[in-house]
Amino acid sequence: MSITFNGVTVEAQRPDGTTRVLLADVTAELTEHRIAVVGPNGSGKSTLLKLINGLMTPTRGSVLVQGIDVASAPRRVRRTVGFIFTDPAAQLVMSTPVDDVGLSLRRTIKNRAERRERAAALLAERGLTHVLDQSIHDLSGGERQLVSLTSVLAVDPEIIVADEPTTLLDLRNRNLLRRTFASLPQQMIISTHDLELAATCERVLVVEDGRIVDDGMAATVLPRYRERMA
Ligand SMILES: Nc1ncnc2c1ncn2[C@@H]1O[C@H](COP(=O)(O)OP(=O)(O)OP(=O)(O)O)[C@@H](O)[C@H]1O
Repeated sequence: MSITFNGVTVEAQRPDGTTRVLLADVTAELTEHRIAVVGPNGSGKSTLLKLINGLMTPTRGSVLVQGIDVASAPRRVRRTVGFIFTDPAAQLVMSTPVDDVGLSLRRTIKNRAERRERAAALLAERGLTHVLDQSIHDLSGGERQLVSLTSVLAVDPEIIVADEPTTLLDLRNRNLLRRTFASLPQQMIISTHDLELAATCERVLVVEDGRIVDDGMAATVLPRYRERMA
């Protein structure tokens, strides 16, 4: 598994025509199984993550996923990289869990009944049998995030990018999601303010003002980050 940032700069135009730098010349090779990205609000964490599956593109430099330039093959990369948003409502498009997971399976299973059966089995693996046909709106935040994860996993991604996935969850659901993430075989890049989640990762990147200002093992970087933010 490898994600490479080669001198990546992302700029955005302000309404007054001036340029704002969201990421400045970021170079990094991400090969670890679990990588957390931490940093203050507005530091550039989401921007960094969105570059990995082409939701944003670099103004300069390049991002490679398994050696493939995201800008030149965005559809292929999106099949490799699953993206989990902070608010699952942003990605749940169908009205029930079984239909939402079924939608993800549409490419691989053409038969409707078979698709439903497979979607139900995947939801059961996540302990969601009791909500198969419940309205998405009536699910708890934790259940919604797990349905969202099930839909992403249904297309069998090699890498999962999660943008503050536990921010909206209570402590019990945070713990549940942490345990679920820990059990997944995919490489994961997780931006988070949840330092307990960051502590479960092998490597932590600290982003500030669009730059990586610290990078290393969680046990080394997180105490320094807590001090920085104090
Ligand atoms: N498309 C855009 N155009 C202009 N500015 C943007 C755009 N996207 C993000 N920004 C700005 O870039 C900065 C970095 O945003 P980003 O979402 O990457 O931060 P973040 O570290 O994820 O923050 P948070 O922890 O609050 O989610 C923010 O100030 C944001 O307002």
